Amino acid sequence: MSQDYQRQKFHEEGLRRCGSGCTGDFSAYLPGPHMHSFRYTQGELFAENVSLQSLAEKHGTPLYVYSKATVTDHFTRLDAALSPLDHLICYAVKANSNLSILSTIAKLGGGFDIVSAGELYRVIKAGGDPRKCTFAGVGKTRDEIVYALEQGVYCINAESEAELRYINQVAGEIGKKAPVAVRVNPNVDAKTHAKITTGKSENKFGIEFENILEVYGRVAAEMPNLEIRGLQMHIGSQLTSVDPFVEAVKKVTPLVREVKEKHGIQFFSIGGGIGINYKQSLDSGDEAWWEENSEVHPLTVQAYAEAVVPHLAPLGLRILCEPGRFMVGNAGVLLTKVLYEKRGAAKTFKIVDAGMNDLIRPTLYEGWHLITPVKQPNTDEVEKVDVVGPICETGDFLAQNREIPLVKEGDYLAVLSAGAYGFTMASNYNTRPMPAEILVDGDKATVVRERQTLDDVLKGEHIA
Ligand SMILES: Cc1ncc(COP(=O)(O)O)c(C=O)c1O
Ligand SMILES: N[C@@H](CCCC[NH3+])C(=O)O
Repeated sequence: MSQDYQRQKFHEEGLRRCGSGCTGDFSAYLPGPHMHSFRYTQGELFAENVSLQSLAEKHGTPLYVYSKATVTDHFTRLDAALSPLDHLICYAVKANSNLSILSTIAKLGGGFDIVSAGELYRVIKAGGDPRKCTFAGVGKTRDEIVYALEQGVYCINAESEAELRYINQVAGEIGKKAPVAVRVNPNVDAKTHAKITTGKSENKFGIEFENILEVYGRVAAEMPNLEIRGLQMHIGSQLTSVDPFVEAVKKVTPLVREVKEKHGIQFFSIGGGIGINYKQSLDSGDEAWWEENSEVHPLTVQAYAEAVVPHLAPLGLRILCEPGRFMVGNAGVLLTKVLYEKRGAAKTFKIVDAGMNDLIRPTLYEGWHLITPVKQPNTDEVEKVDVVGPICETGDFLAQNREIPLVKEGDYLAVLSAGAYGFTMASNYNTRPMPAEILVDGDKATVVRERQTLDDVLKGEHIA
């Protein structure tokens, strides 16, 4: 099936189906042989058509495994939902920057939201087009600005007047005109975790709503090396209701109109932030279950688009959207092995070989990830445990006080919804090598990043 045909099919199907739990794993609706991305078949967990047990045995753990079909599905679904608008999806690279993920999105026609020269370098290596890249972030350095301008990014989204002045200076020095947008901080509560709320005035992001017009005025009057190209906002991550999006869009669109009238902008970027359902990340394979549980997470792509599109369409501008987590979150799992069991007076611990250095979300944001055995045990019994890693930190856990099926030493567990902000936030803490990453596409599993060796970890270090 050609990619164009497949995409077209998704447009039709996407619009029809995206009411039924769009932020979960939707590959059930993918035409062709990939029926469900992560599901049990005869008691064993599969990613598309590949057994996760076999991947864990072959490549070792901790191991990140991604489903290409899920990424494709999510991209296409959002693309379809936004189709009433002249739009561009700029995938937020920070969520998962593996070259194969970026290449998949580039081939679907996606652009990218980058936050460093390194991310732009990755996009280019993966075959992405810099002319579809927006460059976010509060602290861009001279080298990064020069690199972005030389590569011809679509827009640099500035977050302060000082930054605008600096971009103007650097652009002048290298004989370029820099395309810029200003990020507005609308002071809207995204009602998400405090650490990932970005659109309140106490957050470091963007310029206050009230000052935006004056800033654009000064850019036009005093910064000749800047070309005003758009306006951007991003109020936070893992939003599970459309209300804050609507509030922000309603508040900012009159401003967008004014900026458009006075400065002739091309685009308005509504940022990312579409939340995923961490509790629904495993496909039960049971349609009725999906229907029943779709209410658990009210934010579907359809609901999102239906709520924001009517406010955006009349602007007559190109609309950019910067999803990260939505695109890849439920497309990835982290596989880990149970090393030991420890039964203490207060708790039972399952000590696994993945730690907070591999997946920091549970301890950093109290992030809840579904944890399930790769091979289902022959019993329905569950036990309440803490799933903890080998790191020397009390906060090194993947789950606390969690009822999970009975697993024993040597068994593998899958930590679901680990495709976003999993590997990209991993570190070498405790001198632990970074895990390998696998991309599954139908029957095929490719190592898309090798596990680090200890020599890799020590590379560049010298004894004085
Ligand atoms: C500027 C910007 N755009 C997009 C995103 C992507 O957010 P999410 O992964 O929640 O879609 C982020 C991260 O929150 C961001 O900072
Ligand atoms: N890293 C966060 C999301 C932050 C988004 C970056 N702006 C998470 O894992 O949920």
